[in-house]
Amino acid sequence: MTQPWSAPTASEPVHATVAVPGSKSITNRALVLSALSDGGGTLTGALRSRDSDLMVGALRALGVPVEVDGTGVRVGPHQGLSGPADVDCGLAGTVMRFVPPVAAVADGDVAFDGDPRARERPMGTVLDALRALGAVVEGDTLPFTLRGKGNLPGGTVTIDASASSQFVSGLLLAGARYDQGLTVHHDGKPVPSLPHIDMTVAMLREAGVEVDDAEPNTWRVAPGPVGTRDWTVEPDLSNATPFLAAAAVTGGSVTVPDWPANTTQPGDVIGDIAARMGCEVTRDAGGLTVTGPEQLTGIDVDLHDVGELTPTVAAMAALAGGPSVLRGIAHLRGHETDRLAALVAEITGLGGDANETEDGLQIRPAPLHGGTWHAYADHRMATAGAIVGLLVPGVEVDDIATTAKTLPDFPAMWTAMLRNEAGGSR
Ligand SMILES: O=C(O)C1=C[C@@H](OP(=O)(O)O)[C@@H](O)[C@H](O)C1
Ligand SMILES: C=C(OP(=O)(O)O)C(=O)O
Repeated sequence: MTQPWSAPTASEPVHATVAVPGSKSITNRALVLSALSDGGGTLTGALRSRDSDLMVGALRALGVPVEVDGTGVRVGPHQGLSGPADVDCGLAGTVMRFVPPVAAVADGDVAFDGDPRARERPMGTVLDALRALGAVVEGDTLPFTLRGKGNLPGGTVTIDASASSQFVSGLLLAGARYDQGLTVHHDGKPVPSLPHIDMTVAMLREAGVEVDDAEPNTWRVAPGPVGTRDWTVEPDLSNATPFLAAAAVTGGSVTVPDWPANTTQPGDVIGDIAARMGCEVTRDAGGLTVTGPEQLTGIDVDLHDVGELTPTVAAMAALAGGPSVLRGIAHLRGHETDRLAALVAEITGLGGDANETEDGLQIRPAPLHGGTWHAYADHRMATAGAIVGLLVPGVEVDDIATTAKTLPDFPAMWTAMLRNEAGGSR
């Protein structure tokens, strides 16, 4: 357990430019695709964080040479994936859901484990799918072992991906390396985080893999090689959201440079959300700028596609002048922590007014006071506490170090932002 972190209050509106490091989701997909390519690949602007380090560790464990130099990564060619290997997933959804479909074509046993909370995150769908496609798997949650034979027949599988889009993404990323390729049908309540599946499909196509996603809830990946590429990683737009929220809640102005004009990252939606809450939002060559109003308004918003943004939006809502309803996010109960329960506990713990609904949160304006904001080993809960602390004196985040999951420099970047120094580095 780290020392409690006294969240700095903003004595005046925050004005800053904050460059954020590379996207977790793009970095970990680019690493997987490079490992599946006969010629390897390179990444520029890669994220360096616990989740990306765990992905690098997983691929190395499978025999893939990976050299990391700052934000540059070189994945070397190799003679095939092999076990025996131990893979530590930490708490990374992208590692626990993307690597097993890769390990299914490794030769040898691959044992997976992770943090205590990771053992509770939903995994059965991926493991059952791999079994249906011909793999031998022991276990249904972490820890589990895949007994790889060097190839997988592949074919068609029907899954219920309503708990996580990562079930679909993980299978699709590796599907081209299965003997018959792969067809995934989803049957169940709507799949969350569809932009993340669009990201997977787009990156597969960039790597020369044929993917057919014309039919809703069905994805077909043709068997074949994965191309060797140089991947340039966009800034992580979800990690940008706490900094933009700092402008929104203090009536200041924050710019995130290098904001992509077109992107599959769900974080892009923060512009629309901030605008609906009363901010002025501009996009130009300088990046995306959010300028906050005197007082944010509440919002009624469906975050099903962009659930990752919920802790930031909930923090903004807790500081808004009117009530908010956040919908479509029941699946957040299976994230790093049960995010719906955690947000209600922390907001009400500071005197706020919030409750869970079946599929989300209701948050009403109420005066907040200082106190401990628990992070629950969840990077986005920790950053949500930092946002609240800007306006509420005496907020202490119990474990700010957990931001290292995707943004190890968060505390320094936050302080630099408040001092109006150029924060972050790419
Ligand atoms: O594929 C990805 O990179 C991700 C997909 C989403 O997962 P869920 O569909 O489980 O929400 C998202 O929340 C997560 O942070 C990253
Ligand atoms: C849900 C998240 O992460 P993971 O990739 O571990 O699922 C997240 O980063 O908000």
